[in-house]
Order: sequence, then C-alpha cells, then structure tokens
Amino acid sequence: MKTLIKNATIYDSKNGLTGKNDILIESKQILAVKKRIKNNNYQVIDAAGKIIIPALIDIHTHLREPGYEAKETIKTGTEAAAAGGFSAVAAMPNTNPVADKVTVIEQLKFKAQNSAVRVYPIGSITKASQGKELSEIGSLAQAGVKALSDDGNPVMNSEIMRRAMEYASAFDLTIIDHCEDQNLSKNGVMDEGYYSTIFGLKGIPAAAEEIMVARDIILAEMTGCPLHIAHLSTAGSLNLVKAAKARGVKVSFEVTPHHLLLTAKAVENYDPKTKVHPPLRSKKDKDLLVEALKAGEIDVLATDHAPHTYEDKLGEFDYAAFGISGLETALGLLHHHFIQTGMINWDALLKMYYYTPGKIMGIEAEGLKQGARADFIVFNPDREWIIEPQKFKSKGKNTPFAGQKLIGKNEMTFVNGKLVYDDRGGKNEIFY
Ligand SMILES: NC(=O)N[C@@H](CC(=O)O)C(=O)O
Ligand SMILES: [Zn+2]
Ligand SMILES: [Zn+2]
Repeated sequence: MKTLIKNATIYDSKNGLTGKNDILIESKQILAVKKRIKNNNYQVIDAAGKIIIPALIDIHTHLREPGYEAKETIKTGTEAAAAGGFSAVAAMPNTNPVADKVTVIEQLKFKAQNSAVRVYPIGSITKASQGKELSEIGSLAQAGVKALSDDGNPVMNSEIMRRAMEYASAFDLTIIDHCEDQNLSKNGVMDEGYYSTIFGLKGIPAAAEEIMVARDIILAEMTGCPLHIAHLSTAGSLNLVKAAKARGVKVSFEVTPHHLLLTAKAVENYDPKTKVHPPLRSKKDKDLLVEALKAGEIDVLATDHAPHTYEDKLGEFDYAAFGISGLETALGLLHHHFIQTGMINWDALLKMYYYTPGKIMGIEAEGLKQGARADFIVFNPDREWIIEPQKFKSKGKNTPFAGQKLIGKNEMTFVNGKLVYDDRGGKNEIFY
C-alpha cells in the first residue's frame, strides 16, 4: 500500500527541500519527495498548512527499564518519544542493574524490538556506574552500544576517565559525561547564587560542572577520544568547549530545552518539578545558551527525559528526585519559543536534533530522500495546545512546563513508514 502525503511544507535543506512538496511512501521507504506527485490510486493524506521534517533523534533519554518500571518502561518511554516527534532515542544506562554488561544490553535490545520508536543502548563507563572499575567496554561495543556514559554520576577519578577514553576510542565510541564535581556539588539542590541564598537552599556552583568539563577536555585532547558533554548548563562550560573546539579537540555538547527556557528563579515556589541535574542556572547562563543557539553554536539538543513517580517528586525540595520529563514537550517548546519567534529556523533545529545526533551516535540519519527510511513527522505550526502532563504517554508527569500554552504541535509521527502516533483532531493515539 502506497501513501501519498500532499501539500505539506517540507524542510530538509540537506536534501534540497524547502517549501511545498509531496511525499510518497511504501512500506519502510520514501519512494519520492518532490513538488507534485500525481495520485495514482494511493492512500492520500492532505497535509496542507502542515510542516514535514525528519523525525527527531533524542540521544539523552532515561527509559528506566529494567529496575525502575514505576517511573517508566521501554513501552511508555518510546510511546512518549513517538508522541513527541522522535523516531529514535538513546537510552541511558542508569537502570537497575546498570547497563554495564552484555546481558543488560541484549535484554534492552530484545525488549525494544517492537517499540514505537527505535532504541539505541548506551553502555556504562564503569561497573554499576560507580566510577571505580571500567565496564567491559569491548564486549559492550560488540553488543552494539552507541556510546558510553555513567550519566546520573560523573566519573570522579581522572585516571579511570583516562583509561575509559583510551578504550572507548579504540572501539570508536564516544564518551558522554555528566560533568559534576561531587565534592563541590555535595548536598546541593539548586544553582548556587542569588536565588539559592534567597530561598535558603544549598547550592551547586557552576564550577562543579566547569571543572569536570575542563578536565574531560584535557583528557579528550590527551587520548584523542571523542567526548560529548551531557546537559551543558553554564556559560563557563560553553566557553571551555568553544575554546577546545577551536584547537581541534573532538568535543561536542548538548543543551536541554529546560536550560534554554528556565532559570533558578523558577525554584521560587519550592516546586520539586524544577529540581534537576544540572540545576536550572542563572539568567546570564541561560541568556548565553540562547545566544549560542541563535548563533548555531549548539551541537545537539536533547531532552534528558528523566521520568519519576509522583511520590519521588513529592514533598520537600531537599528530598525530591532530580529530573524532568521532556519527551512530550521538547519540540512544542522549541517551536513556540525559538522557531515561531524567528530565532532559529527548521533547518537549524534539524541539525541540532537530527543530523548531528545521528553522527555522534553513528546511527542512520539520511533525511527525506528517495530510498531513505520513512521516518518523519507532520507538525501543525498553528495548533494551540496546553501542556497537560496527565495526557502524557510517559509515566513521568514531572514537568515544570505544565499548564503552558504553546503554538505548534506534532500531529503525526512516522517510523519505518508506519504511522505510530496520530494526534489529528486531538486523538493522541499510538499504533504499532
Ligand atoms: N537529569 C536528572 O536530573 N536526572 C537524571 C540523571 C541525569 O541525567 O544526570 C535521572 O536519571 O533521573
Ligand atoms: Zn546527567
Ligand atoms: Zn540524564
């Protein structure tokens, strides 16, 4: 059965696409994308007024399975990803057990086979992500991990990080580091600065991140290992990465939507939904990240989707879990605040949220061209909607953006040529 999607505005300048185009798909493939495709008894979807782009790739997602299925499962997490406009996610290894050995990776791959979106495993750098002993990096590479990370934890011991980088580069794997000096961040629950003083909460200084960014850059330079900085959140980190890039160090970084949109001031009601690692930073940090976004200097956008149960996020700020559920709000927020306002265009978004993520993880990202896998979304740029966490596919309803009204929503996600998410007319349905 061939499906023809007509009259959409398609953005994918890498494949020479801007403006009105039709797209014809059959089974898993794009058969054609061009100005006008004649209807030859195809199933037709009229997408006039809508935008089609390749479905996004989120390289920083916590799926929580195995071990924390009350927070999220592979099923609910990938359904959330489909709803959010993603065709693929990379799953962080801080599960229980940690993804530090082949059996855990094999189980994830097996369970994710029939998910709404593709799942790429990330293996841990050290056993149980404890930072003490290296994981079996060679076996993990063979099992198909796309990168290594102890996310949730830093690798505090520089010697271990050095060896990890040496092994990782031998297997062509990128090290993704959660940069946090735990001696400096100890007991901290929000950004250290004016607001932590006013609110009487223990702060995490920017230096806790920046010291580790600097150390990792030095080790990446020494070992030649590709380094990716997870959830970069401070102006100082940004400057360190820019300087390192300028001298040829293989370093990339990601920024989350929440660090581009919120500051430490958001903690004012002591709502644990604003509690996240790294913490929401100062206005100066946020503004400089937005400047970098506009200047095309951000390598990757990623959610750091960190779902938690209601109870985990309940109670006193000091004791609540760190994390924000981001898969179902990322694209809507980015469109509303940055695309719709003209700060960035769709092609810039695709670079940060599709092409570069694909390159860093070594996964296919060919875009919308004849013969490519049919992974794309149909986005309605005019639709107004309100972020209602109770409607999330994710089990994690923990978002500081609840109640926000946005313009522009993903309405259809195609993965492997299959419609896996349909929200036309507010259906909010998953198929697979
Ligand atoms: N970002 C968070 O606040 N939490 C993440 C861990 C992490 O990304 O460091 C989690 O796993 O809950
Ligand atoms: Zn982290
Ligand atoms: Zn994370």
